Amino acid sequence: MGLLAAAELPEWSWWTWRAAAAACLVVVVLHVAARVADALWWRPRRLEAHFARQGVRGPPYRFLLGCVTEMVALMADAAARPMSPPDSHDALPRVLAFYHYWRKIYGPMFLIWFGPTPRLTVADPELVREVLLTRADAFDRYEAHPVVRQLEGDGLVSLHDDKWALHRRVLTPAFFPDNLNRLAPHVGRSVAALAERWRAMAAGAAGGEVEVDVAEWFQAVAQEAITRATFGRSYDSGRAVFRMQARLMAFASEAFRKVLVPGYRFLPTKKNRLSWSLDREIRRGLVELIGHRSDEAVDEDVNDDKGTNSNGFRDLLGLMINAAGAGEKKAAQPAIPVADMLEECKTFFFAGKQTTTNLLTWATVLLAMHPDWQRRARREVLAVCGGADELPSKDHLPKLKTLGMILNETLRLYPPAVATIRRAKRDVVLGAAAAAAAVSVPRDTELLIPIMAMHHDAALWGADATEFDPGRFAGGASRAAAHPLAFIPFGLGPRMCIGQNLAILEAKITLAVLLQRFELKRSPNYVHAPTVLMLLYPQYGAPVIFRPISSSPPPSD
Ligand code: HEM
Repeated sequence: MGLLAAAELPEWSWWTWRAAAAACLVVVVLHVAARVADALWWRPRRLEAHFARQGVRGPPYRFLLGCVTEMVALMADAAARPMSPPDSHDALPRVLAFYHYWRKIYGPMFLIWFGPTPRLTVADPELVREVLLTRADAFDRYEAHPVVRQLEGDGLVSLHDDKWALHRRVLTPAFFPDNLNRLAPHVGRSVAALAERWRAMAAGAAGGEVEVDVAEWFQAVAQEAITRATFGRSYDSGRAVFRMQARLMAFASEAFRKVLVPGYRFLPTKKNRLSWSLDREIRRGLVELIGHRSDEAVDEDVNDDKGTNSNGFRDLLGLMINAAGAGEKKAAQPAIPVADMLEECKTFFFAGKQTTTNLLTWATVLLAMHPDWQRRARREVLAVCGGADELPSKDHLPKLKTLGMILNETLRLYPPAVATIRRAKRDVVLGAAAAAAAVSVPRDTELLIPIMAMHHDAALWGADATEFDPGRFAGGASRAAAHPLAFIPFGLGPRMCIGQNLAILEAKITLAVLLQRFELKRSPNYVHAPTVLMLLYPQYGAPVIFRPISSSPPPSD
């Protein structure tokens, strides 16, 4: 039968073959064009209609660009305007300008378009609980842009599934409070050294006080702490590597500003070539360091199988090196390959340094803006830790309640991470428990959780939501607002910040050391202008005046 059919086939001329091939090509081209048109036009329109039927609307989708043009314009316009009034803490309209603007038109849950990708805003704490905590398995962390990944590293922040679970399990012991407490004396000494430099600068200056840009100077404090947390007793070699990493990050954040120039990061510009060579140096340095540590672990048994140093401190690198495949000893293939350890070091450097620097910066600026709270905090520090001759210790930290409240209020009004994003791995119905408010979210929709908007929401925090009042945290963070999850500066659920205990330890010690030694004053050069570039920054820096307390008695109430 098959042979007969073949014999009966007509003999095609060259022209017939050509016509058939052209027809096939046309079909393929039409198919691809239909797919592209569907992805760039029909699918967005279908999704718009899907959400509109559920009462969720938003700015209209525009071909290819979505609403990126309007968003960029709203953000640029906000960044060009001063705060009004100048010292107001009502920073949301400036920082998340597009969210503030569209929320007024469409309500707290609306749909925006990042190109053809739909992004739904979710700011209701009950729905946020579902996305980040109770149904976290249905959502994935969002894939950051490659330029951002270059900054963040391909570590814990961006890992998924089993690999993420392994890394999280291995690294978590480094952040147990008893382990972090071992860092307290190092942090205290590094801030005291900084304070000594400022005191010397003030002594040589007219008026006996000094103005410093704390946004710049605090980087050194945060870098020191994360270097110790990562490398432990290999601190000196680690410090050299992280210094190069700091330079690399300065170049990478410049590239981040040019993120809209496609392929910019591949161009062999002078700075890009320097970045590539720094990157190679960093990798070489880290590989060498890991090699030394692995050899030591085998030869001298200085680390036990829990990654503990001989001095009792569990550093991140030691934990990764010692995470030999399930229960095996040192010579076994490590469960975390060297290439992945390198990425983790990069991730921790970024996540641990910038976020904490921002917290320290905003807390110091707020203390300078609110002398009444500064005096209360100083009284507490002097009573608990003693004067400038004493360094605050781990035992003092839980007793610094007022300082804890001030840090919470800082994280509420100026959260370093202003938002987080998730992507639905499958079709999900959110809010099913309250059927009237349920929203069906199709697979691949991104969800934007505007942390800062939740923190500034008058419905959750009361009419004084944009006032600085640390007293609202007197009964604890979960009782400060109308909903226990209204305050989420470190996120929520399984992907909650692993480094939050370290950040709070650093912040409490740093502020305690400074309050023991200085009166903090608002500088006439400070322009209050919070803005976002990945994290929340003071747009024009954060100059603060430090007046040594011994040169004039501490201001009385
Ligand atoms: C004030 C300081 C900090 C703030 C406000 C902050 C904020 C956050 C937030 C909001 C998340 C969750 C993101 C999400 O769910 O999408 C997060 C995750 C993370 N943070 Fe922090 N962070 C701070 C300090 C630190 C420090 C000091 C470290 C490291 C030592 C660190 C390392 C990380 C890592 C590795 C993750 C990813 C965790 C995972 O996905 O398993 N952070 N942080």
